[in-house]
Amino acid sequence: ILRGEETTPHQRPYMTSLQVAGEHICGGFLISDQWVLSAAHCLEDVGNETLQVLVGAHSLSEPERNKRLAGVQELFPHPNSSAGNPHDDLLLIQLKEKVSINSDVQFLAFQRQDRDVPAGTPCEVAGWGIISNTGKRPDKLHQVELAVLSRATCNTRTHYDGAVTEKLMCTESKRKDSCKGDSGGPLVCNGVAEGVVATGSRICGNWKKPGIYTRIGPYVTWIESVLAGAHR
Ligand SMILES: NCc1cccc(Nc2n[nH]c3ncnc(Nc4cccc(O)c4)c23)c1
Repeated sequence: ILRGEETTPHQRPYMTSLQVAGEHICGGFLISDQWVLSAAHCLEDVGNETLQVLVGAHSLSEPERNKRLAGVQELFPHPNSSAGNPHDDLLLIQLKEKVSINSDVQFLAFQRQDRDVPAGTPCEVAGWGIISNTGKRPDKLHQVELAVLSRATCNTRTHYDGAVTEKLMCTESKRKDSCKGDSGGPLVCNGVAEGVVATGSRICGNWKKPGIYTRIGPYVTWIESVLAGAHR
């Protein structure tokens, strides 16, 4: 998160840190007591190592009352996701056990209607991604408020030149922005998850390369089918 602020501890109890060998690699968020939604591209950093999901955390390093490292039962990247492809960049993670819900561990509602968030709407994104262009990694959760940018503006030649489809959305990125390590986290507008941080151009904080988010509304049928079809 560039040019945001430290979150008030445990004010975003749906936030998870995807970890490999104890290291934060991506964001994600609880959509139920056993399921996390994140970005498929996050798996590119995993290889054949063990992925774990940290819930209930504010600090990545300090002991906290409701902090738990959950194991992964099964991974469900969107079937049309692929490396280098910005589309369908979603990942559903089934946890090995149901997490106990408490003041620091909650799930977040996601938008079920396939309808664009109006341009200018203030949304928030949080994460443990880098907080400076030099790559400084925070120990504590950070957040920033970003306004939705119209797809028309996001698709101009100086921006993404038509690459932003109706299943993607953009936010302004003038200085304040999501960045490396925030991928997979939720874009929250009016208390509802409307999008998931996509890597897009990888560039952060440059107004000509707005932040790109995978809209959740168009994927509700897929999400419901995975949750219904999985076992255990
Ligand atoms: N807001 C867009 C966005 C969302 C999520 C991730 C990303 N960036 C990145 N995703 N993956 C990456 N691997 C290497 N470098 C990266 N960005 C980077 C690193 C240092 C300085 C800087 O200005 C940008 C990224 C960018």
